[in-house]
Amino acid sequence: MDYAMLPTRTSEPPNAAQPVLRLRGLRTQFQLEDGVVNAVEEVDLEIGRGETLAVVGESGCGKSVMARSVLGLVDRPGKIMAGQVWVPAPPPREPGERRLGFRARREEARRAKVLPDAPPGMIDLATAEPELVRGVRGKRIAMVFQEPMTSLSMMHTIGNQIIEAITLHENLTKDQARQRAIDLLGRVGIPSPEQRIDAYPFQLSGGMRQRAMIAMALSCGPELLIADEPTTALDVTTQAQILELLTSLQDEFEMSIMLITHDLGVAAQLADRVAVMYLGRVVEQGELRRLFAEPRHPYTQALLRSVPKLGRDRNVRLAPVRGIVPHPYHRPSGCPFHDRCDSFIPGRCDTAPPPVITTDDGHQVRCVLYQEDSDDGHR
Ligand SMILES: Nc1ncnc2c1ncn2[C@@H]1O[C@H](COP(=O)(O)OP(=O)(O)OP(=O)(O)O)[C@@H](O)[C@H]1O
Repeated sequence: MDYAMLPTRTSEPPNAAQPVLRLRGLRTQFQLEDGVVNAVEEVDLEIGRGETLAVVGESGCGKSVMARSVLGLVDRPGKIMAGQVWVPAPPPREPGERRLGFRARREEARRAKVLPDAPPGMIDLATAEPELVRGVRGKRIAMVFQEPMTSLSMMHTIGNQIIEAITLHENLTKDQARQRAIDLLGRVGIPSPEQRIDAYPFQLSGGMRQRAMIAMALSCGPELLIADEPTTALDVTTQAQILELLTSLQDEFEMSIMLITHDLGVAAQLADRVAVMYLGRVVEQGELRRLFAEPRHPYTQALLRSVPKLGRDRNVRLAPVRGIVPHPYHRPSGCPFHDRCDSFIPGRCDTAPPPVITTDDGHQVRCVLYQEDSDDGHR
């Protein structure tokens, strides 16, 4: 295998401590005929270099819309209404690399100089020119989905699709791109990649298609891989293989991962940190072990009670989270979880949104139960 052919970062990170993604106050809405769906509300998140952040929560809590908002891929009529999506500014272009248009360059320069609240060396994708966003999407931040056919076309061989992804962002000849595609397919565990490169997606099993999609996502050596329920559609054995693959590729490519999952077991296997979402908001986030050992938000506690634990007495019944996620048009006032919460305080939890309480170790929880413990609650 020719290692020189594999994707490499185009630049050293300007600052190793700089996150690969920082969301601030992100709000994404769907304005529909019958009402407004606040799919993502005031989300603050950060992913460090090489870190895996799992975003968990029940169906409809806004995980996918949040992830898609990062890359400007929200389905219409969804729209980012507020907030910033900070990513490291692209490195200076290399000779021969596809150039940005005049408007995008002007915009880049304007942002680099003018935005007073911009973290140093970062740009806001939420307001960047579409051309700049396209330059980041696929190359620096890549996304894989639950259903590979979301990204793979039935009409083209997997090889041609990976080659196109490579040549869109990098100045390689078709032969070089093909060689890289073969290397990548081998890396993700596809046997006989020299032959399989010419297969159409429908000629591959579900697990192999998922591997091919991961190969395509890795084709330009992204800094951040967003994986939206990447194993949900797969059988348990293939699921385990894909998770193992993601872990080994993360080490090899030194990339960060945002893993969207409703499966706390999957989060436990892969994540360094976990963010728990409920009705569009992050209600708790912190380091994996801490969050699993000492969940603070009543929603996190309820989620964890609903999953089996190794060694737990077989006679102990698992308790599903009480009630159901409310209809998006009928969001409860105050804390959106109050009508399902065992610790509900009438007159308090149903009046104002709870503040974010941050502890010394950076653990955050949005719940009034912890308000007295801390003087540094905000919002
Ligand atoms: N295209 C759309 N049009 C209207 N509403 C949408 C659209 N896509 C998502 N939503 C709404 O946005 C909210 C968040 O959905 P989202 O798909 O992000 O949830 P999720 O946590 O990822 O759940 P799942 O795992 O089921 O995808 C939901 O209320 C959903 O109905």
